[in-house]
Amino acid sequence: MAGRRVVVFPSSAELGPVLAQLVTSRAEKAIASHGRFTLGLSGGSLVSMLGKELPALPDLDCSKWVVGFCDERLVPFDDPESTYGLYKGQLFSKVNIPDSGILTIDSSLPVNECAEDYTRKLKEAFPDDKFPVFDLLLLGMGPDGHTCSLFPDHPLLEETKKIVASISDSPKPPPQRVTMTFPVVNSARCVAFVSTGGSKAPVLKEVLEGREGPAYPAARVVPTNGELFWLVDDPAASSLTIQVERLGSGAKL
Ligand SMILES: O=C(O)[C@H](O)[C@@H](O)[C@H](O)[C@H](O)COP(=O)(O)O
Repeated sequence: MAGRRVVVFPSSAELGPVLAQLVTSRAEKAIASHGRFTLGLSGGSLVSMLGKELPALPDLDCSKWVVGFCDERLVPFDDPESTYGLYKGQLFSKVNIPDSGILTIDSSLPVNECAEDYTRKLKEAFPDDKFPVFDLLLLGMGPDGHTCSLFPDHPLLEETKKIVASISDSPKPPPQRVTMTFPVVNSARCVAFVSTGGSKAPVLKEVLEGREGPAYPAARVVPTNGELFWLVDDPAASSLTIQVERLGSGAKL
């Protein structure tokens, strides 16, 4: 790992612009080095944050972006629970990512076939990689320490071969989902968690500072050769005792 950076902002108002800067700087670097920018998105509060910050950037050009989903809920795209549906309304409709560059699940399939179909789409998009190497993955963390749809104590945490797995017993509804596996997450060139709000404080402390008992899924995100950022706000960071960086909205990562 290139080193973990824990960066604390007064609130999500200051965090948002820095997240957008991280996205565009890694996009620029990726396009200069290999002609495209591969980005993995997660749901939760990231949707509205990215939907607010990215379209507001002057001269944002997403024509060379390829976007996938770190996890997705198996519901139709017009269901309010669909992560793709939320991004379509709040981000994809406002920026110029080509439709062919948005890798979605086929929500009409049964969950196992849906995972196989999404695996095939990722393999096609990353033909040279054993596990797809995304330029940037944006992750959230639930108050139970889950990330993607990798939940505490679930057998999927031990998956070592599959790129994408199905889950039909998600403790957080909806129960049927597909998720990238740890081998994919930890192959990324850069991973950034965004975690805000006081409800995250106890779990964030255990994820970043260690705990007795099995590590939370979010703590198992340790990119083998990539960067790892934890972008958090003051309420989420309120229980931390480790050293952190404190930045404001103009910072560059
Ligand atoms: O699929 C889901 O049920 C959500 O997307 C979930 O995994 C979310 O990403 C985390 O709970 C973090 O949520 P916040 O970003 O709102 O903190």
